[in-house]
Amino acid sequence: MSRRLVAGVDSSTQSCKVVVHDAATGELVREGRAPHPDGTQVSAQAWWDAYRTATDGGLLDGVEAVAVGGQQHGMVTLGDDDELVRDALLWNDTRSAGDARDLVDELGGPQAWVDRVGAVPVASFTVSKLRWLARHEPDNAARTATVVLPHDWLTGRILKDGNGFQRWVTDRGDASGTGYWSAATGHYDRDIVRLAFGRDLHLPEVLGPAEPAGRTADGMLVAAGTGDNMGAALGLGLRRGDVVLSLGTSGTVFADDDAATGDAQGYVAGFASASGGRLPLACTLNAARVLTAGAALLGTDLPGLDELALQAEPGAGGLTLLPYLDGERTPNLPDATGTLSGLTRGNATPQNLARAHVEGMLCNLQFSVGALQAQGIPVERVLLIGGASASRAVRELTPQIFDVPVVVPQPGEYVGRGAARQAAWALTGELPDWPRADETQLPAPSDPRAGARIREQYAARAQHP
Ligand SMILES: Nc1ncnc2c1ncn2[C@@H]1O[C@H](COP(=O)(O)OP(=O)(O)O)[C@@H](O)[C@H]1O
Ligand SMILES: O=C(CO)[C@@H](O)[C@H](O)COP(=O)(O)O
Repeated sequence: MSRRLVAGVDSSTQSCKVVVHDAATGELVREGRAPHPDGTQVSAQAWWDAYRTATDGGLLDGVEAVAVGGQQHGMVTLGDDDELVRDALLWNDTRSAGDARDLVDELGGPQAWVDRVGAVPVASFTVSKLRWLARHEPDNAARTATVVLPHDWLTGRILKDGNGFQRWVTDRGDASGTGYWSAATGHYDRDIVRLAFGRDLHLPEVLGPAEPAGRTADGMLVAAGTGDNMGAALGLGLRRGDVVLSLGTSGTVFADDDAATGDAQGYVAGFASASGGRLPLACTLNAARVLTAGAALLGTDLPGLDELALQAEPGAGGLTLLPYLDGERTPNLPDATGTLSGLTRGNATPQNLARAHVEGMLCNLQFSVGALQAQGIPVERVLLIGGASASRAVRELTPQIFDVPVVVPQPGEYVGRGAARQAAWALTGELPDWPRADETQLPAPSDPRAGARIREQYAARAQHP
């Protein structure tokens, strides 16, 4: 019997990656990729162009079902005829920070938001972007009939191309990042939409985990899709006690846990997973690109940065980088910039500067793991994924700074794999039991006390609102 093929798309901040898997075994058959434009506002059309380039040359030949995992939270505004009203504002665009603060106050404070939608909005959330649009671009706001998320738009675009589009849809996972859908009730909170935007909007229908979005004219099933972090959770097949540390454009830490978290401090968002449960998650704006910036500062490349960082002592001779290069979301410091502190004539070396970039980026995320723990999420081991998980320095320093066993799943596109697994679920009606990826456990640090010293040095200088 010939095998059945499914595809998963990771339409994330920097690129579009498409993987084709065997629906029954999960074996990777082939893959394609294409870059996305830089910037924190982007025409959604660029995601379609990248998807077409990534799938060019017959990548989807014989594929029976596809699903899209996409960067969360972005606001895609559509007019009456579904035309794009303006460029999408992405999750890492901080112009709506003041709008988020206003909305928090107007609803009655952080706890009111946790009670209504499971999370306290920051600039990243779609709800804050809605308020920004209503306040700053009234003409575009007036033209906006429908608001969808990046993965919803690409899902609809695939169906439109194949003449199978019926309606805009999303899934629980991505809907939970809007700030106007509650994982607890399973419904949109229309009063919050009206509070943010001044009137109601047409919003995508929220599908269940295995519910298809439609079929293209040539018969390819299109599944609901999800947010990229929810896709990664499905692709990794997480167990209780597993916490993912994803180092892409964003840094995220999350767990697949049924517990309904409620963090009124706003560090952990109570998102939904793609499989019907919950996905408590904390996200930083600064991760892999802190290393790129450090390499540029030192006039080297990423392997060069690793080499230098690994020549320095833990603590970088007292040098600390607060890595808020793009502002920050966790902690919520949207207007912050990076700060290098503790610089002396004695520690001013390229090696210490390189190490401070890696330590600062990781310490910032280690704080988020603490926030997950404070919500009662067990942290027995950390699974390191995302582009910067390839960094030698990251691999050596993560076990030290996080002080828990750290494993690296074999290199792969886990968001795409999770989306493909969802596509197989929609196709066959059953979530396939694909084997977990082989894992490499990273060596424990040779000096077990060094991690605590690095964390203390960082914490003494970090600013938390
Ligand atoms: N060896 C490496 N060391 C450090 N960073 C790396 C390495 N390889 C890739 N990256 C970084 O990973 C990032 C892309 O990761 P990815 O998870 O695909 O991001 P996203 O999903 O946000 O688009 C880029 O910023 C790239 O510089
Ligand atoms: O905003 C979040 C999570 O809440 C980000 O994780 C985005 O979903 C973008 O992800 P990457 O492009 O960095 O994978």
